[in-house]
Formats: sequence, structure tokens, C-alpha cells
Amino acid sequence: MILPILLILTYLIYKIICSRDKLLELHKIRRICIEEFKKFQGPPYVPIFGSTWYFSRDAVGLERQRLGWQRDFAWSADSCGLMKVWFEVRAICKIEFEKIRGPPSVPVFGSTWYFKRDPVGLARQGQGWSLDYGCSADASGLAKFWMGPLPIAAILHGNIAKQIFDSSENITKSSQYNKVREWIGDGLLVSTNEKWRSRRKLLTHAFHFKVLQQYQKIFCVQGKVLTDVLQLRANGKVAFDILPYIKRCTLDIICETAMGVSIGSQRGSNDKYVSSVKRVSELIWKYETYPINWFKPFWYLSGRGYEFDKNVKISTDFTRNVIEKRKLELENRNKENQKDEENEKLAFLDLLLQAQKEQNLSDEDIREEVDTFMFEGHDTTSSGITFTIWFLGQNPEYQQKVQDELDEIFGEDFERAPTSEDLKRMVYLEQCIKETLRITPPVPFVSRRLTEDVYVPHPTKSPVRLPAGMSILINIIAIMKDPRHFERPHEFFPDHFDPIRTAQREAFAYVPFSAGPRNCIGQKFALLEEKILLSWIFRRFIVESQTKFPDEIPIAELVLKPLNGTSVILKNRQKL
Ligand code: HEM
Repeated sequence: MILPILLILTYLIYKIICSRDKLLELHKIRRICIEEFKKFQGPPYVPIFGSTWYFSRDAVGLERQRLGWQRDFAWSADSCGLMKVWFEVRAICKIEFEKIRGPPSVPVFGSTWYFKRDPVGLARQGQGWSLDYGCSADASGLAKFWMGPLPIAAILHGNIAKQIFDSSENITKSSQYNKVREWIGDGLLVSTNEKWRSRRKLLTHAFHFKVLQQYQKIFCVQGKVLTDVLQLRANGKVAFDILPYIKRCTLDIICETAMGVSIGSQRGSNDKYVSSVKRVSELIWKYETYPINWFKPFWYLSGRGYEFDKNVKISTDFTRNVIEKRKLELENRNKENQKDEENEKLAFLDLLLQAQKEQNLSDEDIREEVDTFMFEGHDTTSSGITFTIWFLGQNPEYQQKVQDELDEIFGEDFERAPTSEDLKRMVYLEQCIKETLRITPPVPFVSRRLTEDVYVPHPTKSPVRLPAGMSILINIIAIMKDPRHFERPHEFFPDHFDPIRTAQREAFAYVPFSAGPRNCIGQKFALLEEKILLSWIFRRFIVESQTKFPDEIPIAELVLKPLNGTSVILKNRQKL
């Protein structure tokens, strides 16, 4: 008798030890929810049974109870105002959405029920909808979606997007950026109203022509390192994915321009920081695309929440350390009244530290802006550069034109860093960069939460009212494929950007950097960096792409990427 009891006890103790981690996680999740739930109202609860203890046992009673709770928690004076706004927005959209088309929807899941589950299927579905609602004869340029219970209007025409881009009121970002906020805080990308206005004014100085000239030196040095590293793969035979090489280069550039530190990721240093930035971006994407992750307990129960928090801590601690060190360095230098012209690096961080007292910025404010710069400034440019390499690798005639232009500038010299004068002469390369940003824009969509109503003219019906409080999605990738503005909308055709065509086109037909007061502050930085790195690559190598567009479809992650990487073969142009 004692033996079986002992065995059962041993088994139970073993089970408890094995599930200790899970129990600890559950305990943490419970504590998070207790804190979060303080922000909302809800029915009462008792230990063990929770709120179910109060649920009515018959169906009619339960339905009455549900309506009562809806009234109390959504409409009462002290209710969470968001619910009220949601009910109002939903009611208006139900009427207004009658005037526009969009994919079908079902209760609770909305249109997401019809979304293809595989990324290629989803991308093709999105393209089909854009063509149908954006380019058909009866197209209004608006499409309706229900993201679960939330109504969303997608904007597919540049002239409609102009209304939002031009507005100085509708500048608030939607909840799309909530997860990013946990990493980059309330920096320029996500802040709104007065905070955004004052930061935008301050940070505009960081992209002044003279500052860009300082950054240009860094782009040139890192571009040379990139071609030296790629040289090891340039055997003219074996294909490899070039995207990770470009990404490491743009990461090195952004660290040096943002913080004034070389992290040397192209040479394999600082692995921990590099992989934490990469992992945070991947997890943000997972969070955005699977709404079940929005439910905090699930996010943590799946382990992603802990992984996200851990990696955010690694990357933000790194930034905090750099800021601390840089501050000390500047203080010491000021005390000793030294000026080390030779090693003086004008990093973005230095500009913020210089403005710290005047603008009343805390160290954490500075950290947020440096991390915003890091977040926006490396994945986007690496995507733009990689796609340009990919397109030129598929179109030898265009690649030849780029190389002829580079040969005219540099002759036989493969080692000289490009000067500002050289860069002005790279006209055709710039056309190729712009055309790539049109066909595969790194940021394919942007979204806003409207703070005032917008009325969109309709070709056959009364104007469509998009009410304040609703979220809208500006479909940049669809806007830039409008056949009214681009004669070969779905092809890579650099002549779309020859001077005559460019002069004739409406400004809002081409918006890879968004437009208006909330446009990309880093666009000059991005174009300069792309031009310099691409000029190094095409000066030294002939590129052959192994996969072709549009068979290999670009997929929207946090930024647009080719689904299976960018497989290329490199051949040397010069005799080594
Ligand atoms: C090809 C490269 C790039 C593309 C296509 C791009 C695109 C965009 C777009 C579309 C927006 C608007 C986002 C929105 O409204 O939600 C944006 C905003 C922003 N971008 Fe870029 N970007 C690029 C490179 C950069 C770089 C290199 C930096 C910094 C060095 C940067 C910094 C920012 C910042 C700080 C914002 C927020 C501006 C504000 O809200 O005032 N971007 N970018």
C-alpha cells in the first residue's frame, strides 16, 4: 500500500518541478492582468470561479446581462471613452461603407476571415483587391475592410491620400505602432500634437545639408567595407543571398551616424546587440499580423512576450550605455576645453546632447529619439538597396547603363570614394533607385487615426464620410501603381523618372516617403546612402539575379522584403 502512494507522490512532485516555469509564467501573466484590468470596468468576480459566478444561467437572462454590461461599461459617464468612440465610428461606417467596395466580411472576424493564410497568397490577394478597387472603371479609390470589429478605409489613389497627407490636424498614428512604442518610446515616429511638433522642429536640424555631408563620409567608408566583404563571394558561379550583407552594412551606418559608435557588424562584432535589434523587429511583425497576440496573456503565454521584453532591454540598455559614455566624453572635453578636430564625429546623438539643456530633454527623451532613428533608418534602406540590386540583376540592359555612367565618372579607379560632385552625376542610378522605391516601397502602407472627419468625393455618389476616431490605411504601394501616372505600372522601368515624365506627374502619385508635414524626415539621408552603396557595388561587380520579379513576390513584413531573400551571383568587373 505504501509503495503505490510513494510512487504517486514522487510522480506529483516530479510534475510540479517540471511545470514550475510554466506556473511562474502564469503567475506573472496574472499579475500583469491584475494591473491592466484596473484600467477597465467589468462585472464582479470571486476567487476560483471569476466572473462566471455571476453569469445568468438561462440564455435570455445572459443576453439581458450582456446588453446591460454593454450599456454600463461602454456608455456610462466614467466608461472607457474608447468604447464609446468605437460604437459611434462603427455606426457611421456601417452607413458610409454602403457607398464603397471591399472584401466581404463576417461577424466578429470581419474581413480577416477571408484573408489567405500563406504570405504569398495574402500578397497576391492584396494586389488583386488593389487593382479591383483602385483601378477598375467604377473605382472610388477607397476600399473598406473590417479588421475584426474595427472598420478600416484603405486609400488607393494619390489625390485622396493628399487630403490626409496635407492635413496639419490628422497627424496621429493608429494603434499599428503600439508595439513599436515599447521599444522606441514616444519618439518622433509615434508621438503626436505638440510633442511631435516641437521634436520635428528640433530634429530637422539633424538632416541639414551640412550634417548630411558628415554622414556621407561614414556611408563611403562602410560602402568600401561592404564591397571588400562581398569580394569574398564574387566567384561568378555560386549564388548567395545578398540581403544579410546589405543589412549589416546599413546597421553599421545607422549606429555610427546615430550614436557615433562603430559596432562593426559587417566584420562580425557586437552579435548580441545586432541579433536583439533583428529579433525585436521580427517579433513586432508577428504581433501586428496575428491579432491573438494583442491579448496580453496569450502574448506572454506563447513565450513571445518574454522574448520581446528581453531583446528590447538588450538593445535599449546598449543605447543608454552609449549615451552615458558619450555624455561623459563631451563633459570631459568641455571641462578641459579641448577640441579634438581629428576624431570629432558629428553624430545625431551629439546634436541631441547639445540641445539637451535648451530643449529640456531628459536622457530618456534622447534615448527614444536615437532608437527611433535606429528603427526607421536601417531596415528601410537595406530593403531599398537590395531591391535595386535585384531589379538591376534581372535587367542587364539597365545595369549596363548604370555601369557606363559610373565608368564615365570613375574611369578605371575602383577604390576612390565618391565625392558630392560624383554623386550629382549619377543621374541614371538615381532613376533606378526611385523606380525601385515605386515598385517595391520599403514602407508599403502607413496608417493614421483620424482626429477630424474627412470627406472623400465619390464618382457617382455623395462624398464618403470617414469619421474622426476611425483608422485609415494609406496604401502607398497601390497608389504608386496607378496607370494614370505610370505607363508601365507593374514593370521595372527607370524611364518613369526621366526629367520630362517626372515634371509632368502630380506630386502625390509618387509617395515612397509619405508626404506633407509627417513625411519621412530621413529621405535625403536614405537616398544619399542608397546611391553611395549602390555605386560601390556596381562599380566593382556585375550582378545576376537568380529569382525574378514578379514570380518571386515581395512580402510586407515590417518593411517590404523578397519572400525568399535575394539570391544573386557576383562577377568581378575589374582584374584583381
Ligand atoms: C528608403 C528608405 C526609407 C523609406 C522608404 C522611408 C519611409 C518612411 C515613411 C513612409 C514614413 C511615414 C511613416 C508614417 O507616416 O507612418 C517615414 C517616417 C519617418 N522616417 Fe523614414 N523612410 C526611409 C528611411 C529613413 C531613414 C534613413 C531615417 C532616419 C535616418 C528615417 C526616419 C524616419 C522618421 C524619424 C520618421 C517619422 C517622421 C515623423 O513622423 O515626423 N527614415 N519614413
